[in-house]
Amino acid sequence: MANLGSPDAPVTPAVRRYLHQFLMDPYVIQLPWPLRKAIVSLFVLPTRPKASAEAYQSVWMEQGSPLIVLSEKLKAALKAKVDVPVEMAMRYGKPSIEEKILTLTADKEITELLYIPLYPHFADSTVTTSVEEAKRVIKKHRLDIQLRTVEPFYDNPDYIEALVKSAEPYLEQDYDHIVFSYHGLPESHITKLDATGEHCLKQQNCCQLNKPEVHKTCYRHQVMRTTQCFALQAGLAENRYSVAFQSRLGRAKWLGPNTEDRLEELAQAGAKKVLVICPAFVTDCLETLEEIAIRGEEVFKQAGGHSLSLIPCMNDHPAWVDVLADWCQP
Ligand SMILES: C=CC1=C(C)c2cc3[nH]c(cc4nc(cc5[nH]c(cc1n2)c(C)c5CCC(=O)O)C(CCC(=O)O)=C4C)c(C)c3C=C
Ligand SMILES: [Fe+2]
Repeated sequence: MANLGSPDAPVTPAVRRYLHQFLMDPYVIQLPWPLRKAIVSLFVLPTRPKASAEAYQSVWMEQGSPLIVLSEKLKAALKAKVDVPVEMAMRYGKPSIEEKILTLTADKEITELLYIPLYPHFADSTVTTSVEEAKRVIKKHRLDIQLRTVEPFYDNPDYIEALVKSAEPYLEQDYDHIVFSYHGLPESHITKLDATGEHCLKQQNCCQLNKPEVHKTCYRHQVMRTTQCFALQAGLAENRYSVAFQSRLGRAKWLGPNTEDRLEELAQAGAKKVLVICPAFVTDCLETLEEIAIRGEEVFKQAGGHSLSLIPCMNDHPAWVDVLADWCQP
């Protein structure tokens, strides 16, 4: 399994190293190298590492970054269920994809690698970069193994069922509204993958149209489908949920509406208790525990709301571990 990764420690130098590796990835900031380097060096690295380090400090666990600790717990739970070797790697920071592929393939009997990028929805900045890194490692070390990659699973019925099951204790509570808050993406990351050049984000309802060839790489379509499948499975009434996008960076045009704006609007419209679920992440991380549960709650309360509850990610929920174990079947 491959997840995103975190800094080694919640301190400015470690966060700077992490952000440098992350943001210099051409799949993440999709600009030519000189421009990317200039933006990262001049606009991001001078200030963001300190602010991000403080944010990490507010959620850091005794054993480390929540994303790493919870990913390791997921690995341990899956290991206990299947009789094949299991490893958890990180695209940025440690343990690297290279380290973990080499650990697994040190056993010469291994001929096939099942690779699970831990992202339900397709994006070049998450799925493609993880898969390309695995391919690079296999080529570099001339490994004689077959790579079998699990495709984005945004509407896989077993995944949806596990997601709903993991959210059930929260759905049973009293609430006014649920916000499905997905990690944002610059709109250009989506439109550049639309080979027709005339579909994605060119009309209001593009994500609802039957266009499987473009929707295979359309993050927005896929998050809308996850929401729709979840709502259907959980029996949510249409006026009780909405979709928003969090974690913007820089000046590009990002997908909207913005989660904080949506929370403000809901409070101003009289919502007192909101739930927020973040299905773009399978493990809790900085973006859920700090951006939503801490800062999002502040925004909601300042606008007149009473409480915001973050629905935890699936993490090592048994229903999710069962789904992964099923995918591990040859
Ligand atoms: C151009 C910048 C970014 C894109 C595009 C992007 C896409 C993207 N990211 C995730 C998942 C995660 N991102 C996380 C943190 C994070 N993301 C960005 C920037 C982009 N992400 C930054 C700069 C950071 C670092 C923290 C910060 O300074 O704000 C995390 C959390 C990592 C952790 O350690 O907990 C996750 C997870 C997805 C799914 C995605 C595209 C859909
Ligand atoms: Fe991100």
